[in-house]
Amino acid sequence: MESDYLFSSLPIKKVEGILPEIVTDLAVDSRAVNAGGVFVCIKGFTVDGHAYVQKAIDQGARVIVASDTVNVDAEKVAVVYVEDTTRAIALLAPRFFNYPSKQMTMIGVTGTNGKTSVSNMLNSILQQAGEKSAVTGTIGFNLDGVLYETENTTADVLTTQRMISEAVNAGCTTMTMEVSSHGLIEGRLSGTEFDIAVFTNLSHDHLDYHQTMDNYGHAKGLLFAQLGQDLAQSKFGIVNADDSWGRRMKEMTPFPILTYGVHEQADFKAYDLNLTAEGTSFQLRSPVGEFEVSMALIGEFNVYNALATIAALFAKGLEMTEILDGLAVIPAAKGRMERVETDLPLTIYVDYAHSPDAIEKAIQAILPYKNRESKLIFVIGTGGNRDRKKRPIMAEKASIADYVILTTDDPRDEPYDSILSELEAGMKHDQYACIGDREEAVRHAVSVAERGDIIIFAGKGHEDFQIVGKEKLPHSDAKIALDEAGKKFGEGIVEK
Ligand SMILES: CC(=O)N[C@H]1[C@@H](OP(=O)(O)OP(=O)(O)OC[C@H]2O[C@@H](n3ccc(=O)[nH]c3=O)[C@H](O)[C@@H]2O)O[C@H](CO)[C@@H](O)[C@@H]1O[C@H](C)C(=O)N[C@@H](C)C(=O)N[C@H](CCC(=O)O)C(=O)O
Repeated sequence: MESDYLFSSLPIKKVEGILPEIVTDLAVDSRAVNAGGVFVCIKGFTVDGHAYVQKAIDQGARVIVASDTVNVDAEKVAVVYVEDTTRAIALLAPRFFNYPSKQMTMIGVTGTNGKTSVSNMLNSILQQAGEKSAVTGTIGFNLDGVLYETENTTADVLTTQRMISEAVNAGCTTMTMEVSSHGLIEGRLSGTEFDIAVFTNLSHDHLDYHQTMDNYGHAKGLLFAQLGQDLAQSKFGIVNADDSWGRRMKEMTPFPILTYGVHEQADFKAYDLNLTAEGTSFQLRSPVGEFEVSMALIGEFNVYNALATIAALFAKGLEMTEILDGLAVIPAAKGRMERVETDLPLTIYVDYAHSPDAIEKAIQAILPYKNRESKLIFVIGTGGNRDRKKRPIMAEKASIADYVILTTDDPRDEPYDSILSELEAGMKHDQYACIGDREEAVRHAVSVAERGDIIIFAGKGHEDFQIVGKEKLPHSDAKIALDEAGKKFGEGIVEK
């Protein structure tokens, strides 16, 4: 790209050295710099990108964008000084990729729970309806059936723009993105123009970062409200009318809104819910008539996810028959109340629930199918060095289960004891064990299970790793559980 055009998007303080006519690439990580590229020094939470300028130059950087003084050979490398490099990358990235979000229908999904499920439902139905579409979020970036790993639910602004651009180049006409409150606050969605914004719900999570629920709710609201020039701006809002923050979003939003719900008055309202272990059906009242909806997904929370999906696709212009036919054949999203298929005499689910509300919903979804003789065993883990206030509330919600195992998900640098004692404070009965090591905790869950019992492993969902200290170690709840159960029940395991 011509550097004059690229840098004209920036409020520049001064330029040292001579800018090349063309720049080949843009990077915020010195390790990802390509020859002839631009390296933008970001002051992060843990390190300052200005410390990596020499590394970036060694990798071939031709231009450095900095806010602090950097010493370079002005003959070879130009430095563009700006006040704020985080704002600079937010302006440069969409321009470098030619504002790709304008070239597709963009759907953003935010809320504490349901983001991944709704995003994947949207993508799956769009594809069923013959549309080329991509999705990105906690599970990764899914383009053309290939899943690329991503570090965050909502990636940094540069990665986000690169993904959208790749989707455009691959011929996608719609892209769905999971939008986290961190992503909104940190400007990772800068330059992304949404056509449809979906809000699922708000409950206690991430308060280490946002401090108060009010801040957290307002962060989510950034997807909905036109609060600033470079914030994501959506043209059609979909909100959960049964959630008090959903109703507030509606008030804050200058865009047309469609509501959905089960209890409150809503444009898309589900009634006569029939929740079984095999699937779910309900009656739907919509702006275009009454419909019968059935799907293989279980639990009331999936009724809400389905309603959000139906409303968003209706807003996009799909026919109701296309939407409902697509919904009928959707499998559970990876790691979201995903039943681990085996021939063992146990029912095992893995779920990503790591907030009090999600834990309650996961348990409530299963309770109706548990017979009186069997136990519900629930394994909950919480991350180290993260929101500590939610820990006792998570354990309190988990206490609905007959037997609870308190453990860690990603302990990071925090000692097991400190995590476990804060969880333990919320337990409402004494049928529980505290086991910091997650593999041991998973094995213990199986060891106390008897034929017919149900075990839910919460906290890791689809993830196949654990962050212990600074290391990312391989870990799979499902694999460990099947291994232990195979030994215990001595039967052949069929992992389908
Ligand atoms: C607190 C937070 O949001 N941190 C995010 C932030 O990291 P950071 O500011 O610490 O970055 P840093 O490591 O200090 O690096 C600063 C700069 O130096 C550069 N660098 C660094 C090393 C090097 O060798 N060379 C180099 O150039 C880095 O590329 C970066 O540009 O920027 C990084 C890059 O975008 C993110 O990956 C990182 O998310 C961390 C991993 C994280 O855990 N974030 C969580 C809190 C988060 O964002 N979660 C949400 C919510 C999920 C949900 O809803 O459940 C999410 O969207 O995932």
